[in-house]
Amino acid sequence: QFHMIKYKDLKWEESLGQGSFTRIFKGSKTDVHDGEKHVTEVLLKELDVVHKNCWESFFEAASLMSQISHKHLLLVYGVSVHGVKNIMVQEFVKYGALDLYLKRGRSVSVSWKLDVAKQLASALNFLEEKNIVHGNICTKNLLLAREGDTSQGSSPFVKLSDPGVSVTMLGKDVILDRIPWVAPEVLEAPENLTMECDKWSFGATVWEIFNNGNAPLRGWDLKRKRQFYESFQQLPPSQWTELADLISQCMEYQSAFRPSCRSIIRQLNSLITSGNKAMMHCLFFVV
Ligand SMILES: Nc1cnc(-c2cc(N)nc3[nH]ccc23)cn1
Repeated sequence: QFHMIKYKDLKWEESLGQGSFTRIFKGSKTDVHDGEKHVTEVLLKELDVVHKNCWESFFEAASLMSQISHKHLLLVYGVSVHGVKNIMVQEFVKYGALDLYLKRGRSVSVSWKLDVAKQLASALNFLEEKNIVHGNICTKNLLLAREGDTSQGSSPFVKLSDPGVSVTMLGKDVILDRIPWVAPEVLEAPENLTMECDKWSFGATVWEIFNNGNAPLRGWDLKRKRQFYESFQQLPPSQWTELADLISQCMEYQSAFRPSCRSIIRQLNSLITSGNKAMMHCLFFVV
């Protein structure tokens, strides 16, 4: 279910960091069809050799993303296996991961943030319709394809990246470190990964977006993070009560009570409307 890419058709360029059991590089792939040579800019995601036993899960994650196509899902061109090296070849998304983009202090407007949240919600809704669980929703896996410039009225465009090695393959500490993105029920039993878990992670991701990429519970050690769930704590609520309500509905400890994707999108639409109204009143008042 994968397009196999020849190792010799790949070129590695600069290193761009790492994920769980993976290293990522900018690169290019060369295809020849109808006698023409095409060079495409790609993202090369290499599975660490020490974790090559996770290669099925590594490719399973990517194949999940390449079985379906949606404008807000990252495109996976294929995989390349070369000796002990397992490489996933993905589309290169210009502005990279949203957490780094927001941390770089880009001041973005409320409507920019709501637009990004809505795009993520529509990707989640699509996955829910296909009965596909992502399992690793966070701003690190939300890639910015277009910056958008609210003064020029152009809006941002994001793509959800692959989930990487499944949470079921990761050690307990790696799962603990994913608090508060990982749903509480997954901590008890990782095979409990369901669509409801993605809604919990969505809540934590929206919290990140509205906190300019500052990670929630940043710097907390694993013991404190575990206690956060054991005492059913919530993230610090936004002053915007309707936004805080949406986040706390998604981060509901009882998974069955989390809202449907349709409800999430409906609530985001009303935040967008009330956000615009508030802006109009402001402008009107100033004028
Ligand atoms: N599928 C992907 C994933 N990440 C990127 C990316 C782009 C960029 N400009 N800086 C980066 N820094 C880290 C990752 C990254 C691109 N495409």
